[in-house]
Amino acid sequence: MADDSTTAAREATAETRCGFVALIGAPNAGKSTLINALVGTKVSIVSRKVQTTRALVRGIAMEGTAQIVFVDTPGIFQPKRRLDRAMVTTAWGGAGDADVVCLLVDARRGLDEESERILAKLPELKQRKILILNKIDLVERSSLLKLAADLNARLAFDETFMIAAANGDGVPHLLHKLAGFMPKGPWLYPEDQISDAPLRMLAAEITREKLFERLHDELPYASTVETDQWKELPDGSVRIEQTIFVERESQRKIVLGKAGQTIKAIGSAARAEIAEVAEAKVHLFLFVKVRERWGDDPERYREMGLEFPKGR
Ligand SMILES: Nc1nc2c(ncn2[C@@H]2O[C@H](COP(=O)(O)OP(=O)(O)OP(=O)(O)O)[C@@H](O)[C@H]2O)c(=O)[nH]1
Repeated sequence: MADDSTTAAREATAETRCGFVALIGAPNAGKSTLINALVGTKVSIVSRKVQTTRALVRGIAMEGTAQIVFVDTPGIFQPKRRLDRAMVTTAWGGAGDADVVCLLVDARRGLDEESERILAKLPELKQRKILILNKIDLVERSSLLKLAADLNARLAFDETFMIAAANGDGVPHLLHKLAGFMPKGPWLYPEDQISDAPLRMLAAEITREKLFERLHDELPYASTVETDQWKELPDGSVRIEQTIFVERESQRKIVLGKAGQTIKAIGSAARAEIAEVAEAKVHLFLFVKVRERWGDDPERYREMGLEFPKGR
């Protein structure tokens, strides 16, 4: 049996793998449940906000020497504004950049409209494509096999998995196979930061949501929030610093409000919700900064991991 030191030595010499998995599926297919099952505890709470979140990383799983980063592909909504267009470009771009693309289908629902739309687009992507039939606890084996055959007739998937994300059936096998598909390379996230990365993004998104709930008529859509600091304190609470970026001084005044009342209200609403998802007491510090016309600055999009929508 290996003792700790030989285990550590083996890990240090073992080749690490790291890659991205784009998980695509109609609403309610079970993406959140699956990410929960694959990733485990803390990171998975990100999934609760899936409909509003713009954070692209949904969870990070570790399996052996592999780090698997699950990226979100936001719904293919009709994009009007530049930031929305960037999101959609990035949604498919994100899938395009991923090492593996997984289509998750609710086995009981079968092929619904949303899955149809996704299926029609999938051939454009060059990567390994995996079909995951979920909720197999709800269907007869015969109809499951028929669905798998029908879908594979529409598109030749590289692999088909049948799972029940809710009870974990088939999930370890899926995780193991996904790990094997990851390219060799260093981990993108240090192991001790894994749980924070999506939370930081989620916390920023929550504050952004509160900002727009209050000021949607007065603020340009391009205003953003970034989490600058996420620090767990010895008493178990978390100190979070965020910056709200607006484009003009006049907007900064609106966000602050009279005697700072607006920002205070936004902060307390955001703090309550962040505390809920972080499952910890939260100290939230908000700053408002003017960053002129950042909405048209390609560099900002890159920093957010978004693609600048050219010429549209
Ligand atoms: N019976 C059964 N139910 C499941 C399974 N996986 C997920 N569900 C349920 O399906 C519903 C939708 O699951 P979610 O994980 O929220 O689906 P989602 O795809 O993330 O949905 P959005 O967040 O809307 O995109 C929930 O009520 C889950 O409990 C499964 O394996 N079996």
